[in-house]
Order: sequence, then C-alpha cells, then structure tokens
Amino acid sequence: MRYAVFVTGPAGAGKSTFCTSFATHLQTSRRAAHIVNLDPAATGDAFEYEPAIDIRELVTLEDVMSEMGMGPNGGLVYCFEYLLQNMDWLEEELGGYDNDYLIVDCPGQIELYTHHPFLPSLVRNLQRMGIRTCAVYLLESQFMEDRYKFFSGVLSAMSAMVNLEVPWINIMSKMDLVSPTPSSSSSDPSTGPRNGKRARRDVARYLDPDPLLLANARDGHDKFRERENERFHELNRAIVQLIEDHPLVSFLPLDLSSTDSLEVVVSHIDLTLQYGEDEEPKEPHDLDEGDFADME
Ligand SMILES: Nc1nc2c(ncn2[C@@H]2O[C@H](COP(=O)(O)OP(=O)(O)OP(=O)(O)O)[C@@H](O)[C@H]2O)c(=O)[nH]1
Ligand SMILES: [Mg+2]
Repeated sequence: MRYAVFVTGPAGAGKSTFCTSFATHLQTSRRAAHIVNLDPAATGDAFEYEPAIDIRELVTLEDVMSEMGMGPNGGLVYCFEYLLQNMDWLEEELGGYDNDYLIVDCPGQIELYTHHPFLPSLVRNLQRMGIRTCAVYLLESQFMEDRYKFFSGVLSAMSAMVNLEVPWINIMSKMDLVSPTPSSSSSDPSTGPRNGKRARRDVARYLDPDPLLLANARDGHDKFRERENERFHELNRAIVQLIEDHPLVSFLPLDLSSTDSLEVVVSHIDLTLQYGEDEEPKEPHDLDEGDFADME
C-alpha cells in the first residue's frame, strides 16, 4: 500500500519545513518516506533533502514565465495544467515507490486550494493509482493574534477542505512562537507566555474555534473596527452562524521543537490514512550518525 499526504496551506505557513521534519521523523521510525515537491516555483535551497519526485523536472515556473511571457500566478496555473496533461510522467516517477509514504509539498497560493480543480484532479489520479491520500492544512500561529485574520484563515481552511474532498487535518503550525507546550519543563502558566505572545488558555479557543471570539469582538482595537462599520458586525454574525452550523474545523497544534508534538500530529495522519492496517509493526531502533546518510 502506498500513502500520500498533501501538505497545503497559505504562503509561509511552514509547509516545506513540516515536510522535512515529517520525513525525518518517519525515517527514524524506519518507515520509507519521500518528499514530493509540487511547487514549480521552489528555489533550489528550499529543501533540506533532495525531493524524490520534483515537478521542476517536468516544468518550472521560471521557464513558463520567460518562455510563455506569463506572470507568476498565471504561470503557476499553467504549470498545473501541464502536470495534469502529463500524468504519465508522474505515474512513471511514482512507479518506483511501493509500500512508501509520500509527503507532497504544495505551493502556497491559496487560490490553488479554494478555486482551481487541479489538486482535486491530481488527488483523483493518485487514488486511481491505488495511493491512499489525505491532506493537512497548515495555518501559522500568527493567525491567532488577530481574531479577524484568524476567522478568515478558518474560512479558507473550510473552503479548501470542501474543494479537495479528501480526509483532512488542520494544523496550527509554529506553536513554538506562542507559549511553552504543556510537556515542556517551563509550562507553569504563572511564568506567562514566551515572547509576550498569547497565553495558552486563550489558545484553546482558537484550536477548537469558538465562534464567540468573533461575536464578542468588542474589546481593544476591535472596538474601533466595530464602530467603523456596522455591516461588518452583521457579516460577523453570519460567519459565526456558519461556523456553528458546520463545526468541521479544529486545529492540531504543531510545535516542531517538541518531538511529542510532532508525534501526535503524525499519529493523527496515520489514523486518517488508516496507515499500517495491512502492515506489521516494526521494532524501534537506536539511532546512530550514519542513519541519515542514505536519505534522499
Ligand atoms: N518559529 C518557527 N518558524 C518556522 C516553523 N516552520 C517554518 N518556520 C519558518 O517560516 C518560514 C516559512 O517556512 P516554509 O517552511 O518555507 O513555509 P512554506 O509554507 O513552505 O512557504 P511557501 O512554500 O513559500 O508557501 C521560514 O522562515 C521558516 O524558517 C516553525 O515551526 N517555527
Ligand atoms: Mg514551501
């Protein structure tokens, strides 16, 4: 059985970084993991490891822009159209990976997830090849600093989820920027959040979005915005209603500085993919320095 995890989310959410940590984690558990780069605009040094499959071997944004005279966004759309017309290329590339875990690093253009049919078509193609597929959507913790920004992030996650139609996990990335994790030694709430960022008790209302955050947005600088536009208030009420009616969105926190946190996220992905139902569990092993030498 082959598995593929699409790592999606807005620009700079930490997708490529997560892909690398995820792959490393799987490799240390003796699971065959490979990164697939689906970003035709990725620069050479974007990855710590060479991707096993790379869309840039088929088409790069740079070439499309210079040869077709396209801008970056139209160029990206062209790249994905080109990929879909050349599925035999991808199928051939994928041919060598049996019983493997493919981690698909996607570009950060949000419209690719919410508006375009490319990713759903690609997912259907992988499923046709017998690859079990799920997606994670990363939103970075900075989105929790402004409740309006946060809810726009929630809505984009919902929209992407509805568009892609695969098993789905939302992840709140860069939690190391928020406050100490409960498992860390300095988790005493009285010491306050690190870097002066939002306290952990508040964070729970974002991870499992509390629509009241938006409905009660009447304090601090939010008050200013409310006064500015009463219609905005009406819109908020409608969004609150939408989120209450469709409680599909909650976030798993991801703090890459904590192995426990990464493990929790990986176990949720395994569960979503029903990973290993047909496989024997493998013995954990001790690490030594040579272990990463043969990674792709
Ligand atoms: N503090 C912190 N920074 C992170 C983390 N993950 C990524 N970053 C930083 O965030 C920036 C963007 O990370 P990337 O992994 O390139 O994000 P991306 O989603 O792949 O970005 P695009 O492909 O451009 O959309 C980089 O400067 C990373 O170093 C994290 O867990 N914690
Ligand atoms: Mg990236």
